[in-house]
Amino acid sequence: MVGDETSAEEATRTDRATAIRLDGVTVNFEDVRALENVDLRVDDGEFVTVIGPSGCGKTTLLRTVGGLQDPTAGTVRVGRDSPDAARRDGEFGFVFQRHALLPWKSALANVVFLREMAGKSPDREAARDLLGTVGLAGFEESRPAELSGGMRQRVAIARALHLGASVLLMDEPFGELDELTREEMGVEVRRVWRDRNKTVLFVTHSVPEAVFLADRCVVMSDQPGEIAAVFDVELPRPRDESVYGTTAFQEQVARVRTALHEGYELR
Ligand SMILES: Nc1ncnc2c1ncn2[C@@H]1O[C@H](COP(=O)(O)OP(=O)(O)OP(=O)(O)O)[C@@H](O)[C@H]1O
Repeated sequence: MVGDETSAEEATRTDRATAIRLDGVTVNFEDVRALENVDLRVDDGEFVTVIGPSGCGKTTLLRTVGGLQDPTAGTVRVGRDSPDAARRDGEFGFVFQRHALLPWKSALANVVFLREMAGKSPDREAARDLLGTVGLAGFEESRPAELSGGMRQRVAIARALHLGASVLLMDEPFGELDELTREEMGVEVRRVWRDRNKTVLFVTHSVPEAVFLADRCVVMSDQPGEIAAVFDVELPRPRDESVYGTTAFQEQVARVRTALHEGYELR
């Protein structure tokens, strides 16, 4: 049930290199089939969102791309590498719903620490710049407990960027934030993505967020997760909060919502 949007997207696809490619990926956990025969291609520098019902395999998809979960069948490629090799090379920046910052370290020390752990030389000035980029200038020495939820997620994003990762794998990073902060963070993430030319695979439960952020939005069906539809999102670039009020945005949200319901009803 891949919509017309997909054919249009294929027709207009540029010659950009492929950053991530999944072919026939199935993932089983004992008697649970989490993913079924997933084919997906993400271009270098593309922002792709993934939405689907709870338990449909979104996190499993992200973990499989990130080399944290082996597929039961099928292949995954990150550039020319296996996910495992790409992970060891520090190609991925993971940003999860729970930011997992070290509570006893300052924002700056948290950003630097992960890079050190990855065996790369930390650069406090670059880390400071990155905190500025995500809107945290002046909070370098604050500890996580002194920051709001949104600010902590900004630290987590700066930390992923400082790793030098080319691919950001984001799993409901704004899931615990209030709606306005989510929208604000969405604008920030798109700005960082554009300025730093990253490839982003972003999982969310929120249809408006999935549409606002995406170049392409992938809708998954209920368990086992299959790709039910893929939408090219034709909204202005760059985007700011004003997009939420436009008819084009509302129409795109309605299309994704319908696909989501159809994917659910398939089971
Ligand atoms: N390590 C595991 N062992 C066993 N089953 C697992 C494991 N990880 C995931 N599953 C199962 O695989 C299915 C997909 O899980 P996954 O977390 O990928 O879904 P999701 O779409 O991310 O869910 P949610 O939206 O609720 O976060 C679920 O049925 C889940 O219980």
